[in-house]
Amino acid sequence: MTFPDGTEGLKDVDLAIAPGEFVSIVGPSGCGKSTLLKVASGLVTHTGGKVWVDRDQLGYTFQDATLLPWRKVQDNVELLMELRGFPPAERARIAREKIDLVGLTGFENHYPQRLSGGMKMRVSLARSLALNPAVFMFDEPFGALDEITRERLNDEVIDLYQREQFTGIFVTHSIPEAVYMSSKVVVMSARPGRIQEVFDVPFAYPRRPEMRYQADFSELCGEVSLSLRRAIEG
Ligand SMILES: Nc1ncnc2c1ncn2[C@@H]1O[C@H](COP(=O)(O)OP(=O)(O)OP(=O)(O)O)[C@@H](O)[C@H]1O
Repeated sequence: MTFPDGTEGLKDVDLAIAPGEFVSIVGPSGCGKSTLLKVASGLVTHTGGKVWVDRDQLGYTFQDATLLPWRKVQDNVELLMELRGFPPAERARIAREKIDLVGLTGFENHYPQRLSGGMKMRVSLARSLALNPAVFMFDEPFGALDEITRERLNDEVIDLYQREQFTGIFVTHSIPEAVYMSSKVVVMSARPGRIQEVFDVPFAYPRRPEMRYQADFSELCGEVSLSLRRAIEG
């Protein structure tokens, strides 16, 4: 991916993600993680190479929740279905179901400004879940949240992943978050982003919070961290 001003965003990226995997992507700041998601999702058109992604049912959450402030929670969750032409009764029913799934039942009539950061992210997740994504891309969705909220949302996303059985691609700056959530962790090199190393995460789902304090978890985090350090140092 080369941008119009000549900046090389990605180069020689070779990555296969199988259906049902949950893959996290870590890498130095500015290495092209968001660009990789944008290329994969079709938000930007790549300038070379080939991309195969089933985009029929694609979910995407961004670094901030991107809610419409003048719409209540229910109406924000209905937005994508509205754009796709779902009949009103059906989209209202699906929205209620997904609001329940993310634990926000009772907040349907609240406007975003009355919600905490974590609740806004849950609304954003519910909005994407409404379209039953087969592939769900997350661009560092919890970076702005406090640690406890972030860890709780990690558990909730993993719970959703297991229930809804989507393929997850999750960009994060946090190595423990990447290892905790994923079946694979991909380390990218500094820009132009390449795939530096792929780690298989051997722990079974569902993941349990205690896992974060186990020796084998810390060991794997250490290995990913060293790889990231090599990526930064070039
Ligand atoms: N439209 C654009 N035109 C030119 N350069 C761009 C454009 N979009 C992104 N870039 C550059 O491409 C590189 C990769 O950007 P990207 O946002 O994908 O990085 P990232 O790894 O997600 O960063 P971060 O971890 O800081 O969020 C950066 O150096 C960025 O400045």
